[in-house]
Amino acid sequence: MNAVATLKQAFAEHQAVIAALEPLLPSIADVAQAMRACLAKGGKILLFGNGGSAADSQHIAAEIVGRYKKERRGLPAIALTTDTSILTSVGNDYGFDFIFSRQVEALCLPIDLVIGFSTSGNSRNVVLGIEKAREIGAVTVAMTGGSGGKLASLCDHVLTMPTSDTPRIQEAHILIGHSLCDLVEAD
Ligand SMILES: O=C(CO)[C@@H](O)[C@H](O)[C@H](O)[C@H](O)COP(=O)(O)O
Ligand SMILES: [Zn+2]
Repeated sequence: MNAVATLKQAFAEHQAVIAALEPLLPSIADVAQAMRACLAKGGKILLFGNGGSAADSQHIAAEIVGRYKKERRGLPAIALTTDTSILTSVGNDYGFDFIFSRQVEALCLPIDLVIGFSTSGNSRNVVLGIEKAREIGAVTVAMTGGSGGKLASLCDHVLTMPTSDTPRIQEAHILIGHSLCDLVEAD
């Protein structure tokens, strides 16, 4: 194994994906505006995904509830990936497919905004969570990659990363997540 060559390739792939995000900037700005509008009318942000995307959901919820860069009041956001009692009871009693949709049913209001992260766009539990949010009438956002999968056909706002490589999609997702936090707390 040539470690430096492997690293060079990953870094080059990352840079190419980030450079190719330029056409998405207006759509990212639209999502930020939708988040600001949701929070301004007393709504909350719900986020979920599997694996690295669960971590992304938690990371962005923490920036919103705590702070990104600026001193301001705490804003409401919940990652639906963290409560092991809910995740294990719903997973055990109803099935893993329902771990997010059940929480959306319990917590989501029509004034809320729901972000589903799935690099494939096809994780069943994420798709069902977004379908439930649509049923309730919340604003829905897909953070996805590749072809966008089923998620892309369901959401009001769709941010599809220009690659099918899962880690590179996740790296682009977190850049966008941070950028959304920046715009959410801007004056
Ligand atoms: O972080 C990674 C891979 O980089 C993994 O944990 C990855 O998130 C998991 O395999 C997920 O289950 C993939 O699901 P999805 O992104 O296709 O919805
Ligand atoms: Zn990962």
